[in-house]
Amino acid sequence: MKTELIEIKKQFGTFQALKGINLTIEDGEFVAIVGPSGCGKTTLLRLLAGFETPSDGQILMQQEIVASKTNALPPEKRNIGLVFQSFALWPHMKVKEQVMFPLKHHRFVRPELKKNSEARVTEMLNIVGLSHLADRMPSELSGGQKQRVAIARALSASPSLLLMDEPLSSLDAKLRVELRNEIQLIHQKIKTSIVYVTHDQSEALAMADKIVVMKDGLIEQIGTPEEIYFYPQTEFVASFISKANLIEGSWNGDYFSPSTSPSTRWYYPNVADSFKQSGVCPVRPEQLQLSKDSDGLCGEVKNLLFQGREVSCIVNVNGKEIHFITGIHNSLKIGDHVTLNVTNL
Ligand SMILES: Nc1ncnc2c1ncn2[C@@H]1O[C@H](COP(=O)(O)OP(=O)(O)OP(=O)(O)O)[C@@H](O)[C@H]1O
Repeated sequence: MKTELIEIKKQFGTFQALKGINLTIEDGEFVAIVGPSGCGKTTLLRLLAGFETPSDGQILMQQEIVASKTNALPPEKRNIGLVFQSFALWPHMKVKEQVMFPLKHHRFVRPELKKNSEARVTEMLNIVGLSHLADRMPSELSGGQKQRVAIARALSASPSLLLMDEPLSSLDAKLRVELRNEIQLIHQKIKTSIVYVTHDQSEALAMADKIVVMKDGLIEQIGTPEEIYFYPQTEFVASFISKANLIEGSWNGDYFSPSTSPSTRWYYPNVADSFKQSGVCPVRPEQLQLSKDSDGLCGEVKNLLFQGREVSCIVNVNGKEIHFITGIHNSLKIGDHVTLNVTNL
């Protein structure tokens, strides 16, 4: 189902949580919404679900207006599935009953799904790998298993749009990666449109077809994971998504010279105009390399964080912290004086 948000605004008293959001979620698309705490991600999801009414603007689903400031369809009249951070399973229902519930009670269930509801429950439990736990109660499940049930339940009635709000954030790191893969596989199989809110940029980069970066109630940038990562349009996106170092200096065409080392010239093509205008180069930690040249960013190693395959280093360059990644074979020590340059781009 195609969903469109047109100039959506949301006011809570005097506070404007959303300031004019324009976004299209194409049929079958996986859209991740990322941004710092309080930027309006959950509010946007709640508007899509029908738990909130916009103060202005329109939401269209299949070209029909489902929400405007004067009228909004309630959640049960929208063909959507929901998965939240907390598992929100009904404590008195077995796993298979949780997954059956939408098939019995949702108004959009296709007749063939309703007719073969037992088979549909089995299919969904298979997809999330829980067939062997169909008769368990929620209290007898681990966190990861509960969230799988919540996903199976949200998808059993085959909604046209699945809304997920930080669905993996209460799970440990290993389970998060495991379920992330599963959600991707389910999406490939089922092809429902998904809007997925997350704090975790790596989750968004790994899973989404399209990433929406929000800040202060507005969209900063919309793009594919590659576009957002390699071609950030603003300083905010560069530092939020790829933890880029925002190095000050001057541009000459596609060449950049850091202000702490004007004789250095880095070839840095395809950077957004906004960086050229503000005299900033967004350099990601993995683009910087230790260099034997006298030119470059010169500074003192302040901290070293061993991360298994690599070491994450912080260098003080003229009072500013610069982050870079180096191999574990580089026997750097805190206090070493180093020179850094941008590597091949
Ligand atoms: N019902 C409400 N009444 C008043 N203010 C609200 C209400 N709901 C949200 N807000 C405010 O709107 C802003 C956006 O909130 P929202 O929950 O959408 O942010 P978020 O990006 O999802 O944040 P987080 O990542 O911390 O969950 C916040 O400043 C929040 O305090």
